[in-house]
Amino acid sequence: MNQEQNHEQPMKAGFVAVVGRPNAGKSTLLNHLVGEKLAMVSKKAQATRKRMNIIVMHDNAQIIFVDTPGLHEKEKLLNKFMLEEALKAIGDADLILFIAPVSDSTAEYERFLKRIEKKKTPHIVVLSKIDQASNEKILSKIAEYQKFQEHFVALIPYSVKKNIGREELLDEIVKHLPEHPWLFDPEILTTENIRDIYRELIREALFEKLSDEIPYESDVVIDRIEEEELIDRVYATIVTEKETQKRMIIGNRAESIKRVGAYARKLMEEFSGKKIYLDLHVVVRKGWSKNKKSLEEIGYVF
Ligand SMILES: Nc1nc2c(ncn2[C@@H]2O[C@H](COP(=O)(O)OP(=O)(O)OP(=O)(O)O)[C@@H](O)[C@H]2O)c(=O)[nH]1
Repeated sequence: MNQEQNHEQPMKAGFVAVVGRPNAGKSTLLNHLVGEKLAMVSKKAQATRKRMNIIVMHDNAQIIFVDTPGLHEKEKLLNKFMLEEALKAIGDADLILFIAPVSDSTAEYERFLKRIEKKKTPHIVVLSKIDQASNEKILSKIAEYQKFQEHFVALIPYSVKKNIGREELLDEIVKHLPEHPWLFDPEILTTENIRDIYRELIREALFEKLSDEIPYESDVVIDRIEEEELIDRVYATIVTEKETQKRMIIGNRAESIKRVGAYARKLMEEFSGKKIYLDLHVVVRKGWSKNKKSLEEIGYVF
């Protein structure tokens, strides 16, 4: 992270919303831009539930990414909440990144254009996962998007796997941010966000280690963190809908919860560079995903 202010360039700061269908590669892209493991990456759709601000310093700009879930509608309150969050992020943002996997048709993008018709917010199309396509295919996809070129400010081919597009994308983002003093002190960025980050990492471990056994209705609450120089002690609770889910998470002779805990600790240690003591509990709270109040209690901000 470049934390030195360069006095020749104007200071910039702004909000960037990242949107795209579930599994488009939004979290993976954010992790790649940050260079550290911050956003949650999961093979499961809709894993990114809550907005989380991720800050990247580039040149003299402070880019604040708002991690948003996929743009789509479902009946459950949790999903309704996710959609509202995505739209809210667009409203607040100075710039939008639309993540378009190279294998997708332009249909999703056309729907996105309809949604943002009245807003003046500029957007960049990021053609993601280009390592999965031939050069020919990439070029023909770019040609398809050219039809919409009066709408976007740039189209950038990207691959996290082959490390393509990072600098181009960051440079392009900075061009579209307003001149503004930094909104966060770079020195305190990570410590302020540590609670959210640990929570995301435990959630990532849940999705990763329990694969399909565990539905999206569970979530993680950080009860307490005791920070010391060499060790962080983290006390967290996994909230589930049903007794059966709780039993699945704990597993036979607590094997599943141990796997989740061990993996979460590994991710947290990688991130913090400290030893982690993790105390993980599972509780049942019936109907929480339908219950707004309970959502608020466990940390969602409406
Ligand atoms: N080959 C390849 N796979 C990628 C790339 N970027 C992301 N993926 C894969 O695409 C899948 C989805 O990535 P995520 O980052 O979880 O997608 P997302 O858009 O955040 O998904 P939601 O949280 O469900 O909205 C994962 O299996 C990633 O490993 C890439 O550049 N190349």
